[in-house]
Amino acid sequence: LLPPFLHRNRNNLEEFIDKICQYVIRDMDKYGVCVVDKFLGMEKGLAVLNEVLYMYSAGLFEDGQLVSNKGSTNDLKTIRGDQIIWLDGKEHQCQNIGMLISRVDAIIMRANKMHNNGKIGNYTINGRTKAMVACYPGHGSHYVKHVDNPNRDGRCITAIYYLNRDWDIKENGGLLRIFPEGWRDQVADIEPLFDRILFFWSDRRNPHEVQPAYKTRYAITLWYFDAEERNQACRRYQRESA
Ligand SMILES: Cn1c(O)c(C(=O)NCC(=O)O)c(=O)c2ccccc21
Ligand SMILES: [Mn+2]
Repeated sequence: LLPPFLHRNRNNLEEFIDKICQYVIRDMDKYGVCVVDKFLGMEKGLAVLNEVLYMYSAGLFEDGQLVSNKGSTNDLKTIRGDQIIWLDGKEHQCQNIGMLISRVDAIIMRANKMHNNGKIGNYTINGRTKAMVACYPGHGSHYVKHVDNPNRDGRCITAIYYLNRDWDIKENGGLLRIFPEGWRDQVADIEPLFDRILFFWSDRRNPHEVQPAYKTRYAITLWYFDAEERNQACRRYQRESA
């Protein structure tokens, strides 16, 4: 038998996951967007950040896409945009990133089970992509307005975990602006704050942009698959490439 305090700890985690899960289901149903702060807590959040910083300093990130930026004198300056690395979380020196991934999986799979006979937002989630760790190197790097999954590739939920301590949006920029469909001219402005996790529907309901960042900006993204949509996308892909 585990000592009582460990039991309490485990129960805390279980209770915590259940509580977050209810919150995610409610907000996704109502708004299609959900923000949870203090997701891992300071200690675990820092452990994840340190693994990302270590990999970044080791030069493991692929070079970001080149984006052209209107300079001050309106000349076209090409700057390095986001730099990314794909991880499954089982790599060496990634056990805390792996822990983050399994925490997000637990929320999504619990929500999948708990919500009207095993569906969240009428999806049956049966898988996800690897984790995409992204770094915006600052000096104006941004991401143009886009939809993550415009053509039914199977991805239904985007989950983004932010790692940026002492982030001052006025100074550092890097705001995520979502333009939820049906919100008329309302927008959802999300600051990429440390230990914050964001969920939103990946399809055309949520066009979004990352505004220019003037300080290094880190995030870890997971995309969850809807079983049906993913199968159809794979079948379509096989036909096309046959
Ligand atoms: C680096 N990066 C992204 O940052 C976002 C994105 O929407 N990010 C939102 C955010 O970081 O708040 C993306 O959607 C994305 C898609 C493909 C490749 C890279 C990508
Ligand atoms: Mn996106």
